[in-house]
Formats: sequence, structure tokens, C-alpha cells
Amino acid sequence: QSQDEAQDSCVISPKSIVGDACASFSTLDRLNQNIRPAVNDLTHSTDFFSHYRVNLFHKRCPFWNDENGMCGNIACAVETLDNEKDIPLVWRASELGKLEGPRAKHPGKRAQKERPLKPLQGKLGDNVGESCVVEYDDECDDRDYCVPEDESAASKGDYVSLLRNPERYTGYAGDGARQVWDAIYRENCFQRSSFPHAASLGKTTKPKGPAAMDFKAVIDAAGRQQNLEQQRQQNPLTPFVAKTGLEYEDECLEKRVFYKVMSGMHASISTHLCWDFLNQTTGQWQPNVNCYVNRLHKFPERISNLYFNYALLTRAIAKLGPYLSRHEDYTFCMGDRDQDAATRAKVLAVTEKAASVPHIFDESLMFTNGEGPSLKEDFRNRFRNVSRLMDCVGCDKCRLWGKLQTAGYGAALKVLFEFDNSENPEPPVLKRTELVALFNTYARLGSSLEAIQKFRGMVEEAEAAEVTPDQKKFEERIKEAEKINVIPDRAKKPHHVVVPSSPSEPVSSEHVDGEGEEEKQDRTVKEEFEAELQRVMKAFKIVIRGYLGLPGLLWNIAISELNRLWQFYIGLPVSPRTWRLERPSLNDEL
Ligand SMILES: Cc1cc2nc3c(=O)[nH]c(=O)nc-3n(C[C@H](O)[C@H](O)[C@H](O)COP(=O)(O)OP(=O)(O)OC[C@H]3O[C@@H](n4cnc5c(N)ncnc54)[C@H](O)[C@@H]3O)c2cc1C
Repeated sequence: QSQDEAQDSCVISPKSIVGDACASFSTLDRLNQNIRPAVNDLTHSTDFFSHYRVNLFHKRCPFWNDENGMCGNIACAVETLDNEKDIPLVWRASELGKLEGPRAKHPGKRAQKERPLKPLQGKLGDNVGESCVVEYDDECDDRDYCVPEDESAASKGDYVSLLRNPERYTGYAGDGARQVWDAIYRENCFQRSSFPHAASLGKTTKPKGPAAMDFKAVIDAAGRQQNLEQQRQQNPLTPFVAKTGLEYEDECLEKRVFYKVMSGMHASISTHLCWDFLNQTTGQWQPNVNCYVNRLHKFPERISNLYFNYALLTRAIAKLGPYLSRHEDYTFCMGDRDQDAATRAKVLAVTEKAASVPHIFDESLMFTNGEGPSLKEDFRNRFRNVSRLMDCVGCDKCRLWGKLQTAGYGAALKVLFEFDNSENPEPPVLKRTELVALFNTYARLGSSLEAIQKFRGMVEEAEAAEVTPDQKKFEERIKEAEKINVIPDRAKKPHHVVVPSSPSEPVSSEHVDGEGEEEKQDRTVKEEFEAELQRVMKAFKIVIRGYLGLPGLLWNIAISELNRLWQFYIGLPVSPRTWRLERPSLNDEL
């Protein structure tokens, strides 16, 4: 990686990036399978990582007025079912979104000093090691990518159990939710001055290997996604990824990464709510395949973004490992040596496994051009705005996980861009909240990857069992296309056309188009000859048309097969085959 290339960081240079981003989808799936048990162990069985401090109730949405009905409060979130009042209370969105389990207020400095081992006075339960849960240092750091949870002087937030509040379907939807997502994607509007002409235009290095293609595919979809989404609403046939030839003109890697982080987070939330879905009329929690198909399966680039986030966080966690093991004095649990040692061992088990796949993401390519520092500042401010937007989310559980995940990505970006940084030779210390958020966000992504694998299996099974509506639609389209291009079966197999060697030679009854023997006998030889000649001409035209159309047909088949191979290679759902070999039906001939 030459310095020149690195400095030209706004050029998406798949080749140079792929040096550090050569993880294919299947590699990430394998890594996830390998690392999941350690991540689950860490986030499920340690007090440190299973509790989170968050200010959920004392912040107002800073971007729009909560009271005018456009807010994200549960009161104005549109409920999904018309007849919600008819269903039992426990299945209603208003209930599903509430926090469960015990909650403990952040203790004041005095309580922390007086009762260092029980500062929360047992409010989270008798078995919880409170010295692992309480956050002692409240200092903010301007290198943070997220609004630190302790920013507000009014409230220091509450400690809640993450295990008691799994991220799943809550019924939160409608205008409130949409407004938050819209505002999040609007943050991806970097000032144009952030992208100097020299750094943003032109030179695109063509990807060379499959790994380069992987990364290019991941990066490509990002910047124009929103426009495409809008276009697609009017015209469903708009492609997912438009190739305009100007792809790199006004977008740089940083902007794409920002978009991908948001879209990947959105995809992960969607995956969890579809996987842990409540049928509000039967009260059954179960995976909802339709939910998955409509939100993710039909949008491979959203799934790509999810994988991208997984790669990003894997890199951050791998990078964090040496810092955590070097800083022996980092204490997870002040008052419990055994738990402290056990927690450290579990964290290191995760960081070591994360480091087992090197070259996943090369953060050194970001913020390295002339405008680097201001672009970084812009990036950080936008990220902070997204953090603040979480206060506009109108469902407690969604807000909890939304805040945790933005804090998790913020912590990952801090590790990627502030550690090993010549401006800050001393790496910033990660606060407890950031560590908990980072590892739990990683756990969320891993669980999304796993759920997507299972969903994909379900879709394949369903497709094998019956013709899905999509397939039907697809076949209808093919029929329409065939009508236009008129490539009849017989044209594909011209040798089935029987041309008599002489006009007088009798034509086999199989090829007479239903004409009866009697009628044939009544015809004069001339009429017989003309009819036969017409048939020959017709057959000839069909054959010629078939031959002319053959290269196009073969080209379409090759493209469709390459596309399917590519989808298989990068681990995306493979689209159904668009063609099949068939024996021509003789009845259909002429
Ligand atoms: C921060 C936050 C956390 C949430 N947490 C939960 C939760 O835990 N449980 C729960 O049940 N609901 C949760 N919700 C609500 C949930 O995300 C959806 O908003 C809701 O289910 C309605 O979905 P929808 O189909 O209208 O589309 P939405 O998911 O609201 O999406 C809105 C639009 O964004 C675009 N879009 C969708 N996905 C992507 C993507 N991955 N990348 C790019 N663009 C995309 C599409 O154009 C879509 O129409 C949360 C909402 C927010 C804002």
C-alpha cells in the first residue's frame, strides 16, 4: 500500500482496501460460528457485560417537538394493528416496548464511597456483583463518537439488565419510527467541501480478485442506496445497484462507511424483530419469514451492510485485545477478584478469536487525505447527532438497544481511529459503558448473521415446497418477454422441423396441423404445394430468428448464472434460475 494511495483516501480503491478487507461473506459466517460461543458466554454470564447504564427517561428528543404528534413517544407511535384494543394487554405494542426487570439508579459519589461493594443496594438482585456493574468514572472525552451517556447533569441514568430486555419485536412502527430512520439517513449528508476535488474524483482502481469484488460489492451499494430506494418505490424494476460510471464522483469512503454503519444497524434491528417476532393475535413468539423476506431478503445490499458492520466490529475488537491484555490494571469488577479475572479471561477469549482472521478492514485509509481532520470532525458530529436521535425513539426497549448499538459503533470507531493515532500517542481509555456497548453490539451482529442463515434456509425450503408468489410473478414476466422476443420452443431445436424433400412427398401426419386426410385428398397438387411452401417458409423464419436470438439468449443465461454464482460465493440468497432446458413438445411444432 503506497503512501500516495493511502493519502488519496476518498478514492474508493477496492484494490488497496481489499488488502485489509479481504473477508468474504462466508469467511465472516465461519468466524461468527467459531466466535459465537465465546461472545455469548461473555454477554450472558458476566455481570459486567449483561448490565448497561443508560439515560432512557430524562432526555427529550432534541430534533422535533415531542408534543405535536410527530414525536417518537410511545403515545404517538402508530400502532400496527387496527384492533389492538381487542387483544390482550400483554401483546400490545404499548406493553411490549416497556422495560422489564429491575432497574437501579446511578449512585451518587457518597454512596459509591460508603458502599463500594453494594453501591446499588441490591436493587438489581442479590446475586449481581454490583462492583462489576457500576460505572465509577463519569468523565467525558471529546474523542467520543457518541454522546456519552453521562453527559446530562440532570440524570446519570439507570442500570438495566440486558438479558431481561432482549432486542425483539415490540410493535413500534409507523410515522414515529419512520421519522427517526429518515433523520438518521439524512445525517449522511456530508458537506461537499469535505470532499476535495482531487481526492474524490476519478481514479478507480479496478478490483482484481474475488476478494476485491467482495469489498467493491459491499462498498458500491452504499452511497446511492437512498436514491435508489426512492426510485424503486415508483418503479419496482429499478436495479438495486445502479452503475452510472460516476459512482465515485462525489462520494468518498468515509461517507459510504457512515451510511453502511447506519444501514447495517437498521438491518440488524430488522433481523431481530423478524426472528423474535410476536404474532399479536395468537400470542406466539416465532420467526416470521415474511417479515424477513420483505425487509431483508429482497434487499441483498442491506444484508451486505450487516456483514460490513460485522467486519468493522471484528476489526475493532481484535485491535482492542492487546490494549486490554497489556493494561493489566483495567478492572472490570472492583470488589470481586474472581469475577474480575473471569471477566477478563472471557473478554480476551473473544478478542483473540476476533484477531484470528487478519486483514478484515483497513481503517488507515480513512481520514488520511488533506481534509482528513475536518472530515473526521464532520463524521464524529454526525455520529453524535445519530446518538441524540435515539432520544426520539418512542419505545423504551427500542431506545435501549438503539442507544446501546450507536454507543457500540461509536466505541468501535473510537478504537479504530483514535488508537494508534499519532495525534494521541496515549490511547483513550474506553469507559465501561463503551466496552459493554461494543461487545453487546458485536453479539447482536453475530446473532443477526446466525438468524439470517436460518431464515435463508427457511426461504429455500419454502421455495422447494411450493411455487412462491414471486416465482409466479417471475414466470409471468418470462412469458411476457417470450411473447415479445418470440423464441418458440421449435426455434430452439430446429432439427425437429421436418421439411419434405420434394413437394409431392407426403407429409407425416404428425406435422399436418390437424388437417384431416379427407380434406388433404380434396386439394389440388398446386394447393398442396403452396401450403407446404408456406410452412417451410414459416419454419425457415423461425429457425433464422432462433439463430439470430441465440447469442442474446446465451448471453442472458451466462449473466444470470454468473450472478447466481456470485450470490452463492458471497453468501447471499441465490435467486431462482431464470431458464431451463426442455424437450420441445411435438404438438407445439408449427
Ligand atoms: C432506533 C430504532 C430502534 C428500533 N428497535 C426496534 C425493536 O427493537 N423492535 C421492534 O419491533 N421495532 C423496532 N424499531 C422499529 C423498526 O425498526 C421499524 O421502524 C418498524 O418495524 C417499521 O418497519 P417498516 O417496515 O415500516 O420499515 P422501517 O424499518 O421503519 O424502515 C423505514 C424505511 O427505511 C428503509 N430501510 C429499511 N431497512 C433499511 C436498511 N437496512 N438500510 C437502508 N434503508 C433501509 C426502507 O426504505 C424503509 O421503508 C426501532 C426503530 C428505531 C428507529
